[in-house]
Amino acid sequence: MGTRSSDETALLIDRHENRSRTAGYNSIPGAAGSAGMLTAARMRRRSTIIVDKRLQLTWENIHVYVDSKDKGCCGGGKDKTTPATTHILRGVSGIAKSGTLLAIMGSSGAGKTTLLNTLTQRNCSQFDIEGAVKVNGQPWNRNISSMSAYIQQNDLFVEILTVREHLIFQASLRMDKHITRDNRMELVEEVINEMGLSKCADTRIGTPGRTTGISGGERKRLAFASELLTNPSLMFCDEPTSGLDSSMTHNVVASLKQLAAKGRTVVCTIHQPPSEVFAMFDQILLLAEGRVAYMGPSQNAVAFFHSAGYDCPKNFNPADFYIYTLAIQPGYEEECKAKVKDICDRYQQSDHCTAINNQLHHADGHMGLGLLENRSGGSPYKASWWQQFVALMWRCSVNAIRQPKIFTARLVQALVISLLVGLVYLQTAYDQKGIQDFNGVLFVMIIQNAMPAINAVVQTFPLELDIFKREHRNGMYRTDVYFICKVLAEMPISIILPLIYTSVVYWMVGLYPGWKQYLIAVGVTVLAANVSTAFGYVISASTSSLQTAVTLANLPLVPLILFGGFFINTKSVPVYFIWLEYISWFKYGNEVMAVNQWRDVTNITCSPSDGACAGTGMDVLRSLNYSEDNVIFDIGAMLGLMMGFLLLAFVLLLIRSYKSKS
Ligand SMILES: Nc1ncnc2c1ncn2[C@@H]1O[C@H](COP(=O)(O)OP(=O)(O)OP(=O)(O)O)[C@@H](O)[C@H]1O
Repeated sequence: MGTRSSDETALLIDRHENRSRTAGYNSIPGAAGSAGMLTAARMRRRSTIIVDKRLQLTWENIHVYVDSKDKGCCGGGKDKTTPATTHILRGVSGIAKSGTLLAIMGSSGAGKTTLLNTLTQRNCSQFDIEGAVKVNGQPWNRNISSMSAYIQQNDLFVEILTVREHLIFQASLRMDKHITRDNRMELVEEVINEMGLSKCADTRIGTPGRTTGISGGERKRLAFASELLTNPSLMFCDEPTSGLDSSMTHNVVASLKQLAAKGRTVVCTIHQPPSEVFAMFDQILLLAEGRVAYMGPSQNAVAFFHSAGYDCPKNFNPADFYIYTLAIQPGYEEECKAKVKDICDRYQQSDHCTAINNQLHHADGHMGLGLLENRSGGSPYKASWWQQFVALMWRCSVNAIRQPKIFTARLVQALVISLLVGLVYLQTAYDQKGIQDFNGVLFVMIIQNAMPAINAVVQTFPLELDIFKREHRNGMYRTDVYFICKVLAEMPISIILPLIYTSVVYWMVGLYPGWKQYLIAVGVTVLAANVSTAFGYVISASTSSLQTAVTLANLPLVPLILFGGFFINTKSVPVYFIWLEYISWFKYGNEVMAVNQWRDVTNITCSPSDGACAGTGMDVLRSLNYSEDNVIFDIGAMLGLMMGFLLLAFVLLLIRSYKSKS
């Protein structure tokens, strides 16, 4: 991408503004009206994003071990002599300078990802690491983390947002509190230009293979753009071109090259790039069997391999040649390993290696690139609690509003089922047969509002867990803000649907004809639905698997419904199951509904053929072992269960967020 003139940039921004207004993106709280305040003059001030601080990354004599017997255990592999310990990286040293693009290459299993994880200090909990990683001569610290960006192989986006909306969301949470709204918007537009995303700025991101959206290359550039908002000095990209065709690969690497040209240090891993892409790398690091086979300028690698006795054939892609030469071919393991050892040994004695070692020793003198402040403590979040809340509520609402089919389906379900139930129990008579029917419909009302409520949320966290963990780890928002927003966004639906359902059933069936009783019935079904939703969140937060969540959701419901007071009289519950009664919100809801229905019924028809009759509503309540004295306790218990379930779900989510940081 060439650099646009400032006038061109200003023109582009003007176009963005017009389009944005029609697309409605500036309805985002905190973004409202700000795009409209941009002026071409202001845009002329900055046409490119220049990096604030130049950083030089060095790593020296890195050894990485993993305990193969206990891969999940932190700090495993203490005894390096046992065969159970795998030695993944063996004395890897190197340097990445500001303004350069370094590609880490090697065949599969060479150790590229392990090196990148070691350099970024991520996903290393199961590794035992030796050696030093430094930035401008200083050990990695939180301050350096905040100046670096790690673009992982799998892009994670909220598919329903447009490119511009995604960036505005990122800008509102990843930039310092003191940056004004106008400046954030300005930077978003600038980043869109810089990453060549103008064409698709108002296109929904989508999900490949599921919903239409932007292309694979645009997704990758959007991932870069998201990181660019924090103007990182150090950028790491894991396989940025995987799954892309050669033209998109070229495009993406050109973007990386451009980012480096602005003074950043860019390090990426890459698999067999086409030759014209390979030529774009300033430096390459070839890894083989966990050792360095070559590190230096990409154009000097051919000469090094020639000196080692391996000539790259003419018209052959040099990248393919290096990977092929350093690969361990099945069936020829011993020969290949000997060849790799020979090349790595030669590299260690080469001028390239000596030059790097010399630079590493000078790097401790900070290379004139400035000392880094080592700030510790303070909040890891750039945005305030309220800013996080507003941005997340906005995203949750957009998600819900742009997927009206989901709400419509739930509405239709509620209407159809309520009409069906209404017809089955239509205008039930207040006689001895009607008692069972009334009691049945009261229990059905609780259950039928509970089931959809649980099913609606049970997939919430497994579906969003990856994106939540990444954004939380990036310091975008706190777990409590995310959780509260999720709960609040679902709440209106958990109120509206039971309200509609109960309204239809109540009057069709002919439940107690009084507005007070009707409103209480609505309140109880709404409360029961919300306890169910909270219970759904507990299941949802307890697993990362969608299928497990769905299976687990229905498992505890059977006993809870069984001891809900309808199928078995509360006095007949076996003593060892009484505890289930106490946590069954179906039981509490059913008791309040029954008291509400029967308390004021003074006459129930009794014919001689009926035998023993319940003459009043109070008789019915006595036969069910229900008492109106329990109503306050029942409502309190349901509220308590709801709060308890929400708290438990939050704690489970908190544990997941802590685990993701380790
Ligand atoms: N947690 C682990 N436990 C045991 N072995 C591991 C672990 N992580 C990585 N390895 C091994 O270390 C070696 C290097 O893995 P790494 O993922 O870094 O390779 P890579 O070069 O990135 O491969 P690819 O290109 O296929 O992703 C591989 O042999 C791998 O099996």
